[in-house]
Formats: sequence, structure tokens, C-alpha cells
Amino acid sequence: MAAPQGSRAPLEFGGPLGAAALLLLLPATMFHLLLVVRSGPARLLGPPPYLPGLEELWSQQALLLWLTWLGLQAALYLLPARKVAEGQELKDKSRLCYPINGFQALVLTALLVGLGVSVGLPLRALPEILLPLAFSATLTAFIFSLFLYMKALVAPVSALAPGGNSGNPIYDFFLGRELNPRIYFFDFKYFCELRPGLIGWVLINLALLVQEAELRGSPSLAMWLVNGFQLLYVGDALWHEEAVLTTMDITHDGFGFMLAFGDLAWVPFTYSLQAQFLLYHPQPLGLPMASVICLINAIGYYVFRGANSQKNTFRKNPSDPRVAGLQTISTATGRQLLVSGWWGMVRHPNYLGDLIMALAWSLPCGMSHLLPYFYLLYFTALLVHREARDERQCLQKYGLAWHEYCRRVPYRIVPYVY
Ligand SMILES: NC(=O)C1=CN([C@@H]2O[C@H](COP(=O)(O)OP(=O)(O)OC[C@H]3O[C@@H](n4cnc5c(N)ncnc54)[C@H](OP(=O)(O)O)[C@@H]3O)[C@@H](O)[C@H]2O)C=CC1
Ligand SMILES: CC(C)=CCC[C@@H](C)[C@H]1CC=C2C3=C(CC[C@@]21C)[C@@]1(C)CC[C@H](O)C(C)(C)[C@@H]1CC3
Repeated sequence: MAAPQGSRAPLEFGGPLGAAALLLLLPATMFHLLLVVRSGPARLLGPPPYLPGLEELWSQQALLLWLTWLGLQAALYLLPARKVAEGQELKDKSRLCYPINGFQALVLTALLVGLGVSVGLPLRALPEILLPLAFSATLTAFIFSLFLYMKALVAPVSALAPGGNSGNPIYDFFLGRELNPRIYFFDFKYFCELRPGLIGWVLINLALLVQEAELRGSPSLAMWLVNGFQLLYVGDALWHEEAVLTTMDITHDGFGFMLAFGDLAWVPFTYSLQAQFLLYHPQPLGLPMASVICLINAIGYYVFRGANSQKNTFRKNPSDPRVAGLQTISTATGRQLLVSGWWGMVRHPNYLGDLIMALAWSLPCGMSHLLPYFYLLYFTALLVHREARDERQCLQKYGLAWHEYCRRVPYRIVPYVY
């Protein structure tokens, strides 16, 4: 049995009290958004139009559909992969292997859904059952996180995450105890991070587009843009699936309620908020404005992809001709830090690109409501907090060299602003 590992690890997210609050607040916020978006006034900060009873949240059919979805994605994960990648080195010096077949899963899902629709699968009915589906996903996340918590009780100490092992059950349940919980080849965190939630998000968007077409004769330009931008984002994430292996979620955070709920429920049901908003609150959008929004998304994507690819290429092979000319700082760990190119502009250029795209996803929804800007607001808070967490970890890893990097690249996310 594993002993609690580290009261030494500093507590994050406001400690046990913060974790307890988030355990309730995150699902409550998601249900608030789902209820408010379909109401007339659609006020982000107003009260929900009504409180749904259990009969509106619970549906056996929705649970079955949700479990079938998870089962389908799990089956696609187990299909032969074009590549098997190695993860970062673990505490015991070993490396785990991960199948790279996420994009293949997206394409196969699209084919299966297309086939389903051609034989009468009512995709347009999906928006009607979003509430019970979100309830099933939340329930699954709670039960799954309990399973993960128990599983960590019998995991070796070397398998535990640096945080999430404080000894406080609520805090540890929220943050997650085990770093890479697996059963044989099946890695739960890696699977959840990229597949059921992200692919579910674009499927929900598509169903909203189809329903809009049925209601109004054709999908609106705004709905096309939101669908297109977010499909590009999800397709990009799955195409560059290997890069997720170096994110802090995989290398640092345990797998607990935060990520299980975030991946399985929060992402599909709140990231599709703009498309939900457009179904219930159609917005006029002319071609000139649409072109400006496309340009904003293209700039955001260019920065996001450029920064992420530059770092990944450099981490894989610093002498790759695409990055060999960039200036670097040496660190005591033997690794180097880039100080020119994207990473010489601000310390998190990839966050900047992501935020610019977030703006482009909200703009098609017009300026009449704050609700479709929820993603931009939440995401700014998430990235500012994430940036602070990453800075702490980098300072610990790189010490003086990190100070030198901060001196040479003083801005964190937005040049000359922050
Ligand atoms: N849509 C969403 O909801 C979310 C999206 N994201 C996106 O996910 C992506 C990954 O984000 P995240 O995992 O937070 O962090 P990053 O991809 O920014 O990785 C941070 C790590 O990069 C390395 N690094 C930092 N500075 C340098 C440098 N100058 N040169 C070389 N390496 C450096 C360090 O690790 P090391 O040195 O060990 O390699 C550091 O820990 C981002 O694009 C972000 O926008 C993130 C969260 C949510
Ligand atoms: C509020 C809450 C429930 C917090 C949990 C946060 C999660 C929703 C996010 C943490 C890191 C994420 C990443 C992505 C999605 C959101 C979560 C899970 C990501 C998969 C989106 C697509 C990107 O291209 C990415 C692969 C870089 C990214 C990785 C981090």
C-alpha cells in the first residue's frame, strides 16, 4: 500500500477548501451555462431560468448513449496505431508507450457517424438531450475519479504524482493521486485528455449545426465559422497528439476529478457553448466581418501552432535545421531554453495564440451577450493560473537559468502588457 507521498508538495487550488469548492462549483457552472444558454435573456451572470428536477437530468437512454460513446472511443484507441511514442522519463527512469492514433479515431468516428446518419441516426436530436448527457458525463466523472483514487491506494509510491498526495482525501480526490493510471496498455489519462471529450465537442457542434439547418433552412454563417474553427482546433490537437505527452497534465498532474471531469464533461458541454448559443439566439453576420474573424483565427492559429511546433521540434532534436539557429540558454539539467524565435517574444507564446483563437470563436456570436464570451474569460483565468503553476515548476527545474530567461524575456503572455 502506498504511503501518502508529500505533505512537502505545496498545496494548489486553495488547498482542501478550494478543492471542495471546485468539486461543486465546476459542475454547477456547467449546468448553469447549459440552462442559461437556451433561455431567452441568456444572461451569463443572471440566475438560471429554473432549477431542473432529477427527471430532467436523469435519463437511462442518455446514460446508455454516453457509455456507448466512451466504449466506441476506447475501442478506437485499441486499434493498431501508425506509431507508438515514448513519454517523458519517469521517476524510476522508465518511459511509458502511447499509441498515436487519435486522428485516425477522429476520422473513423466521422465515418461511423456519417454511416449512422445515412441509415437514420437522428443527429439533430442530440441538442435536445444535452442536459441528461452532461449529467451522465458528470456522474461518470465522479465514479471514475473514485475508482482512480482507490486504484492509487495500491499503486507503488513511484507511480504517484508530485501533487495530489497530501493525505487530505478531498484534495487528493480532486487533484488526482496517480500520475499515469493504466490497465496494461490502456492509459486512462492520455485516453481521456484527447478523445471522448474533444471528439464529443465537435460532434455536439455538428449536431447543433444540423439542427439549425432543419430549423432555419440552412446553417448560419456564424455557425459555420464556429464549427470550422473548433474542428480545426480539435483536428490539430489529434494530428499533433504526441505533443500532449509533454504537457503538464501528462507529466506533472495526477489523474483525479479535475482532469476526469474537465476532459469528459467540461470540454464537450461548455466548449460547445458558442454553437449552442447560436442555435437559440441566431446572429446576423456579414461577409466582411466574417473575413475579419477568419483572419483573427488564422493569426491565433499561426502563433499557437508556430510556438508549439518550435518547442516540440527543439525538445525532440535541438540540432534540427528549423531550430538550430535559435539562441538558447543552458541549464544545469543539461536541457536548454529557447530565448529567440516565438519563445523569445513572450514566455508563453502558445497561450497567446490560443487566446486569440478563443476571441475568434466568440466574435461570430455578436456583441449583444456576454455568454458566448464565457470561454474567453474562463480560458484567460485558466491560462494565467496555469502559467503561474508552470513558472513555479520551471523555477524548481532550472533555478538560475530560469531567472536569466525571465530577465531576457520579461513578458509572460502578451508582449508589453503581461
Ligand atoms: N484549450 C484548452 O482548454 C487548453 C489548452 N492548452 C494549450 O495547451 C498547450 C500546452 O500548454 P502547457 O502544457 O500548459 O504548456 P507549454 O506547452 O507551454 O509547456 C510549458 C513547458 O515548456 C517548456 N518551456 C518553457 N519555456 C521554454 C523555452 N523558452 N524553451 C524551451 N522549452 C520551454 C518547459 O518544460 P521543459 O523545459 O521541461 O520542456 C515548460 O514546463 C498550449 O498551447 C496551451 O495553450 C492548455 C490548457 C487548456
Ligand atoms: C475547469 C476545469 C474543469 C479544469 C480542467 C482543465 C481541462 C479542461 C484542460 C486542462 C488542459 C487541457 C488541455 C486541452 C483541453 C482542456 C484541458 C483538458 C487540450 C487537449 C486542448 C487541445 C490542445 O491542442 C491541447 C492538446 C494542447 C490541449 C492540452 C491541454
